[in-house]
Amino acid sequence: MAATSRQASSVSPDAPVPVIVAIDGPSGTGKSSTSRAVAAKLGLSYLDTGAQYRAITWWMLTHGIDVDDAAAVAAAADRPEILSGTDPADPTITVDGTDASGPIRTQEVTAAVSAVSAVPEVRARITELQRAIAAGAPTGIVVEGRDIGTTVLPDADLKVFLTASPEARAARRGGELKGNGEQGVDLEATREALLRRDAADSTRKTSPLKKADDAVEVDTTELTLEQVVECVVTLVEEKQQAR
Ligand SMILES: Nc1ncnc2c1ncn2[C@@H]1O[C@H](COP(=O)(O)OP(=O)(O)OP(=O)(O)O)[C@@H](O)[C@H]1O
Ligand SMILES: Nc1ccn([C@@H]2O[C@H](COP(=O)(O)O)[C@@H](O)[C@H]2O)c(=O)n1
Repeated sequence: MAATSRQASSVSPDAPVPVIVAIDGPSGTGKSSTSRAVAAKLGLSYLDTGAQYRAITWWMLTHGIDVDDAAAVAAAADRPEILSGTDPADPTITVDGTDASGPIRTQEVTAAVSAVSAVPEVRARITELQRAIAAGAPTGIVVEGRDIGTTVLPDADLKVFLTASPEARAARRGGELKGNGEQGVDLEATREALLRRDAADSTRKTSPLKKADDAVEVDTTELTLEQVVECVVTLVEEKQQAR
């Protein structure tokens, strides 16, 4: 896959070879924040694949599809048009031409997304979009999600698997919710919700959340976001120098 990306996006024989970075991990480990910052620092595109699964879930919910009916979800999987903007300074997501960046972050979507993303027809559709976006990224791309290193871009130049303790993840998510004006955030309930989503995402049959054998695992529990970003930037630069 990465080889196809390089051929498709090379503009001249002297142009730098695009670099493909896959960042996976459970919820709240810092994938989005890290990936955006790394992409911005290195002049790469950025793709939030969770946003795509959230977008198709939002479309199902707003079109009256029962998200627990896998056959109904599968039958509708091709219907929404999902477009992702990959500028790390301003990532966007639209569904049928409508900005979906707000609605995809609601609790209703978060509660339904694991069921929708477990449907093989949904994964096939979204994986195809992801590969096309990666292939078209002129300088390369940082793609973050759950199955990027294992399934979507198995030939990525660098694979990183971020982890953090459930307590650290709940505290981070809780801080984010408070920052968004939510009152009375319950950290224990937040922790349980994260772990429930991880369990669903890790145990589905098709393309579960999993560390690729050749991924570098980074435990972010005791690291600041800046330290994680620096660590990943260094890993990318080492790969580029080794070429
Ligand atoms: N190393 C870190 N230290 C402290 N806070 C962090 C760190 N990394 C990320 N955060 C904060 O944790 C929260 C969750 O981060 P982020 O959304 O990047 O995680 P994620 O892995 O993409 O989550 P999800 O999979 O649920 O989308 C954000 O508020 C972010 O600012
Ligand atoms: N590669 C991926 C990315 C995400 N998912 C599913 O989407 C959910 C939301 O992801 P966030 O990163 O926005 O929290 C996630 O819980 C998975 O169900 C996926 O399956 N594969």
